[in-house]
Amino acid sequence: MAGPSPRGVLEVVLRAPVTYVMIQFVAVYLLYLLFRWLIHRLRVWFEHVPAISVPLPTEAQNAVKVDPKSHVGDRTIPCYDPSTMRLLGTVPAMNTKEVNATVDEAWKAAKIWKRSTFDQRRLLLKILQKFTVEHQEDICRVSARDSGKVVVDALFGELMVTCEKFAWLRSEGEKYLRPEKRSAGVMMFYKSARVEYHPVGVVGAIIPWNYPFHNFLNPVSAAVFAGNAIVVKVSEQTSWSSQYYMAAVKAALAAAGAPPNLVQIVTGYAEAGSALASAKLGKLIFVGSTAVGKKVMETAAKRLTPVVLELGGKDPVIIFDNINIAKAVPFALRAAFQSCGQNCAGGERFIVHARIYDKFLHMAVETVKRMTFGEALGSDRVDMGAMCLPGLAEKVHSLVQDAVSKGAKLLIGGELPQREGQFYPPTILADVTNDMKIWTEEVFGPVMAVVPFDEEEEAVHLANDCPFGLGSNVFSSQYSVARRVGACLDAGMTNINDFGTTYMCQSLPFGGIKDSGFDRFAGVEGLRGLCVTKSVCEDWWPFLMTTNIPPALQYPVKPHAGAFVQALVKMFYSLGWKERFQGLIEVAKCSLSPSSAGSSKKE
Ligand SMILES: NC(=O)c1ccc[n+]([C@@H]2O[C@H](COP(=O)([O-])OP(=O)(O)OC[C@H]3O[C@@H](n4cnc5c(N)ncnc54)[C@H](O)[C@@H]3O)[C@@H](O)[C@H]2O)c1
Repeated sequence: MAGPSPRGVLEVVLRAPVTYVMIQFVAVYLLYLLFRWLIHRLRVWFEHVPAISVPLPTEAQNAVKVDPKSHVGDRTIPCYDPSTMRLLGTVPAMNTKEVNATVDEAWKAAKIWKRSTFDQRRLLLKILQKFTVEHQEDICRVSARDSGKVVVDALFGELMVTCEKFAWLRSEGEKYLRPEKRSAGVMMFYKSARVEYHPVGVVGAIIPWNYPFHNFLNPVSAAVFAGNAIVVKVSEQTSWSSQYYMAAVKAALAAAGAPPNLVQIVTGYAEAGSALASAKLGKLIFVGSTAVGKKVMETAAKRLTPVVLELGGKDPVIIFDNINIAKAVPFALRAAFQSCGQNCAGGERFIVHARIYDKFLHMAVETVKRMTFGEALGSDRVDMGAMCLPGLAEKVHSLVQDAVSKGAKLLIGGELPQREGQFYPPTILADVTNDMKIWTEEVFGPVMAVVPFDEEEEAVHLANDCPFGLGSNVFSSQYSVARRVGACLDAGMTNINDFGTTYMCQSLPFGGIKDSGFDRFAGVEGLRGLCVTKSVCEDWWPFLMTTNIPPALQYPVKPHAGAFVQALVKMFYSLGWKERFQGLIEVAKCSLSPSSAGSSKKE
């Protein structure tokens, strides 16, 4: 006799009153979830985002000229405009005791903030984002005044990326900080495993001067979003602007109801940086030169503080002959001269296919001829401003002179201007070779060093022939070639047919290899890096199955304890089903063995 058809069974099940009740229950639950989601979205959309206002920093009246080198080690830092060398104001150079007191306050704030909700953290970032968008001009003019760069370079190189960071953290940050399910494996099949991301407490950040707004807000936004407090040692070169940015963050903290000492700055010279590196911190982010990075790591090692090192770079830009050269040259010039070349991930070595080498150089030189440089906030519009670090223009010049003395062709620039201010002109050097200092040393200035190549392998070899490994760029109209070459480059980041995109995409980690440092900051990895990664394991169905220490392994252990564990290994990990089954029998035998019945008597 034929049994009921599957369809018949389904109909019976569907018509059963219990099924009806269950479907209703599930539908009501789903409606409830939808309703909750809608309410949440509406609340977020219509949330009032307070506007904050911060007075612009005042500039010293009748400002005197500053000789920056004569003040290193003083208890106050004279802040000056590198275009005019005129004093802007002074800030205190903090000592170790003051730095430690700042860190203590941060720990108090961290205890409160770690309990904050993601909505609170998002509100804080929303306030900062609103301030940034509404005060673009002010933020960038303050950066220009203090660091010497032109306003467009500040807008392009620091403000845009900071806004992108706020936006990414608000929209995706929570997703990556929520507990993440993991598989429990073979033997732990009855367990539920997950990773939880808890705040580390207080993050320390020691930052350089090249992008004062971005360098500050970048670690601040990620640290507070991950539930931490943060103390930032700002650069002695840009402490004037940092005070304005700090004031904005303070106002945002107050408006968001966050503890006032959640974010603090430390001003000072190396002593203050070293004090921060020695302090009790959950994590230390160092962004700066390779030489100082090594010292910072040594200091942090005394407390075993985990460190992220974001150090120097000397990025290659490989340009193949099949590229639209009129499109590639503007990229190359921006990579070399953005912010006077003071970019960790700027282009320093241009490796150009021999077939387009002359044309590339000609087009680049013709454009540079039309470029102007001078006071960023002066009466004339200029393309490039001043260099922020005292003595950097002279260092750049000595690298150019060394290259020229060894046979490089100076096509344009390359002269130390005889004028007030820390300036260096946009410079192009052709036929650079690897015996020149400029081939291996970070320039951090407006110099485009160009070399030709014939074969793909040669381009890769030239690019990798470098102690640094931060970013890299490949231009080829054949994406497969660009991808293949990119994959061979020793670098933490590769932009294909573009420049700076890995810096703009905030979901991506930022960082390098070799002398460019290690670990990552920014992106998912950087955000999670500001957390204690905690593994948690618990029972899936505690009412069905939990772990019991098998009698054979209970102290004092039984003589067949070893055999029992071996049988378990055989049962779970043998490659064949037959062996696994044998393992099961052996486990059963061991379990039924008289000596496993809980007796402590040794056989
Ligand atoms: N990889 C990146 O993300 C990145 C970004 C920007 C700049 N940089 C690098 O930064 C460098 C330029 O910046 P810089 O001149 O400010 O670098 P730097 O290493 O001289 O100084 C960086 C910071 O470290 C502090 N410091 C100095 N000595 C210290 C010590 N002994 N202990 C602790 N802190 C100390 C400084 O006061 C400053 O705040 C370049 O090499 C550039 O490539 C890297």
